[in-house]
Amino acid sequence: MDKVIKRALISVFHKEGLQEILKTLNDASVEFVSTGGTMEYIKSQGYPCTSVESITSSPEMLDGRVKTLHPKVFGGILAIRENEKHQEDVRKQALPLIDLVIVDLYPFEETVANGGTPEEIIEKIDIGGISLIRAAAKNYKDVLICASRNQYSSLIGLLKAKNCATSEAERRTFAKEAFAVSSAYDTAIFNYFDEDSHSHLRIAADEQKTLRYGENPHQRGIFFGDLNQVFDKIQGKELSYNNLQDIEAGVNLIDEFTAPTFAILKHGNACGIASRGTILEAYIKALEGDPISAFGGVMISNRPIDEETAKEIDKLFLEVIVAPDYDTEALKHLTRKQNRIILTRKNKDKQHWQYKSVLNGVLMQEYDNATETKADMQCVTQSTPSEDEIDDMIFANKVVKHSKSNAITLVKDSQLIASGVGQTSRVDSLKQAIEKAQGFGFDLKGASMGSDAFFPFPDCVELAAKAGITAIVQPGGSIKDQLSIDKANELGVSMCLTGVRHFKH
Ligand SMILES: NC(=O)c1ncn([C@@H]2O[C@H](COP(=O)(O)O)[C@@H](O)[C@H]2O)c1NC=O
Repeated sequence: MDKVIKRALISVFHKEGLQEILKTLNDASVEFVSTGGTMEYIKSQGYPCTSVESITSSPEMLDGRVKTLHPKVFGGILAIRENEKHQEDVRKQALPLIDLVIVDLYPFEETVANGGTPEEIIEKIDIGGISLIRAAAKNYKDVLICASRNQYSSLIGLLKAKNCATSEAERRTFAKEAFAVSSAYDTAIFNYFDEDSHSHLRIAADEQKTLRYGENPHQRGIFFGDLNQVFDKIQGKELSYNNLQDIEAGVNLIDEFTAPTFAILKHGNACGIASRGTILEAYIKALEGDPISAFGGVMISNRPIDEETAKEIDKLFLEVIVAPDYDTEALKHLTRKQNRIILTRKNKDKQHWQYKSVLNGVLMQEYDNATETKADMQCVTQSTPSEDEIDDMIFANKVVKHSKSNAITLVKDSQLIASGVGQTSRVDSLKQAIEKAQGFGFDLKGASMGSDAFFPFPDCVELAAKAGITAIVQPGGSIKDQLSIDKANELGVSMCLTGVRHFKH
């Protein structure tokens, strides 16, 4: 049977947004009980309100650290209405029964994010509010809990539907949401205290989105997070599980480059990427790298898309395009196909840690943020690379870092001309790359090659030289490095070691 709300305890940090709730409750003759600031607000809206202090006969103290923490308040929330013994206590202690609790907690996370001082942050750990939430949610059979201002609109809908009467099932749903709020709140506090040691893994994501499916249609998939913080979506179908993975790979890759650069990704690997003086030229050269794989790919640019580039892109079937911006004329072309997902990147902040579930646990590691520059290219051969070759080695090394292991990249004139990715042996990756480059008509003479890890044998150097490659960059670190260096010297190839391995699985 529905229960009718007679008394509501309201204690909220953000007062705005309460008006309609107050009016709805007041129209149903609900009595308001409230703490200092919230009570002032309720009265300012023209409604009568009982102070918590008058119920507890105890003043708010310790700068607000203690307001609602009192047996009279918690007894009034936690008493089970159908329990005779509880009701006896209610009568003896004159506990005012509370049927609805509305809380909006101190903004702990925002205070941390806004660079609050340690003292300010500690003071934003809500104690009374979180206790009210837990108590009301525990007693959901009798009490309705609204645990955040984010739930005000659902609350209004519920209150209006039956003139402030609610069913047990409805209260249970709100209780579930309340525990989502309280657990996320405590997780944020824990993560703040645990910032340096990472002694436990606690993740809380308020936003979640059920995806159409997971990696394949027979797998369910959910994304936890808020994409609106990262992109504005201009148009297109829902992002899929695989789109999200490719976008993550693309964003990480494109951020390595400062010159106008365009990349096309498939299954987490770049099938084309190039830097040029304009984004149009960069797109044309990126596509040229592997026009077959580009079909249905994820495209990403580090410059706004102009009309000419959009016209070229429009000729191709693509899943997603991500850019910092789009000219109005460009959008006219790109939006012609309505399924095409068009995203504007609005925030370049990235997470520091990445996670992956394995077996019965979760792996956590820092993102691979090492980017090698010219200073890291230690030449170990008699032949030294030209300036152009050094530029291409740096380019090849950036792309190989973002390609799945074992990975080899072949680059000429700031254009990826082929790669070999995801092979179980490095030599197979190289063979794949050479074959691809030749298949698309590229001349490998003078090309540079990147490898995500060392060469265990000199066979890769031999194959590369035979194909015309003249400069190789690799991390080194094999006990047999010297064999590869000797082979490079013998064949007149220059080789640089970076000392940094870039496996990616
Ligand atoms: N200490 C307490 O007993 C206590 N009870 C409720 N609060 C919080 O105080 C805030 C409302 O205070 P006021 O109505 O005075 O503006 C709410 O964010 C509520 O979560 C408390 N503050 C912190 O714990």
